[in-house]
Amino acid sequence: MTSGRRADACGCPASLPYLLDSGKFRKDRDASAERSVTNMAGNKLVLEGRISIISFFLGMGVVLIPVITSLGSHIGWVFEYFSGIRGKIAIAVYIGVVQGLLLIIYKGPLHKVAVRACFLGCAFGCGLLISFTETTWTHFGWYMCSLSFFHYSEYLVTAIINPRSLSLDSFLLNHSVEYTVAAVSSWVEFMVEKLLFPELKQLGWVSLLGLLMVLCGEGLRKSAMLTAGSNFNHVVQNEKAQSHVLVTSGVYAFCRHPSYVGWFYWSIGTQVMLCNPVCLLGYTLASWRFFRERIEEEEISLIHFFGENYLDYKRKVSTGLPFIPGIRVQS
Ligand SMILES: C[S@@+](CC[C@H](N)C(=O)[O-])C[C@H]1O[C@@H](n2cnc3c(N)ncnc32)[C@H](O)[C@@H]1O
Repeated sequence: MTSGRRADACGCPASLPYLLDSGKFRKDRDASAERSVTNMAGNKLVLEGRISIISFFLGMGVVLIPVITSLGSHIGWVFEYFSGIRGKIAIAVYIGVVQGLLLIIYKGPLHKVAVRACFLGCAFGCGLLISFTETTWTHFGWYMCSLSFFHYSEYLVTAIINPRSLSLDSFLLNHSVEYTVAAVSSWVEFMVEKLLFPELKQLGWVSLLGLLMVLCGEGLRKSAMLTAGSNFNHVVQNEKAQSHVLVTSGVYAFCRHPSYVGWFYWSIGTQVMLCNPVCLLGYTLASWRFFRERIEEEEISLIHFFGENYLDYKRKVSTGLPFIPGIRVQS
């Protein structure tokens, strides 16, 4: 296990992310991490990762319900039964059945992984359905897809690159009160403004710009995780692991903190997508301040770990975030 946890990538106290992480789960995870040592070499995904994929796709299967429904109008009365309000009931029943199935198949910690992945898969599937239905909720559907995919892929990519650090917290679903408040605020703003100024929520090109920001931000963050490999950890390390090496290639050659840059633009992109002016301002200020502090704190450790090599890298490559120079070092 890696040591020296300080705070997670969102600034939670180091103890908080481990609330969900039961001792039993940690034992299973360690066993799975042992298996993954060879797995990493052979590129085989750890058990938790594989279960999460199955569960995510099972959840996403919710998209098939309306497909069957729409086929129904051509095929016959059996399928027509599922249309309208019945279609929605069918979706609810599907989710219930899948969750019940997971409860039977997986026990204990694996079930906790499966439930979360399935929930995110359902949210992604429902987001797709909303996106492709001709209503005024299209952009909210995009948002649901963005949010659920972000959280699920954080877990999956961690399972691939650094299975030793994998835990339920790798979904980043429970990392801070501030994050939850920010998410709920954006939903509330969207609903209130949709009610009061419905035309504000129909600015197609603005939402499209938001979608582009989300896609680029997500792409950059996941590229950074895949490039850094086992050197990437959701929990910022303050003690150097033996295997920890300085990464300066790939996206790290363009900026020192690509995963933070990606997350920054992803998060404000979600608010552009929802056409939420208040949250757009709030998200921009809050995440800028957060990443400024996070980067300074992280760079103190990185200088401590890699000394002159990091200072040299720092001189050549910028942080990637506007007006954030990183830790100042007196020469
Ligand atoms: C959440 S990751 C963020 C990585 C980086 N700040 C970024 O935005 O891509 C935090 C962990 O990555 C490690 N880290 C950050 N930059 C690194 C680099 N260039 N090479 C190796 N490890 C790095 C830190 O030690 C820390 O434990």
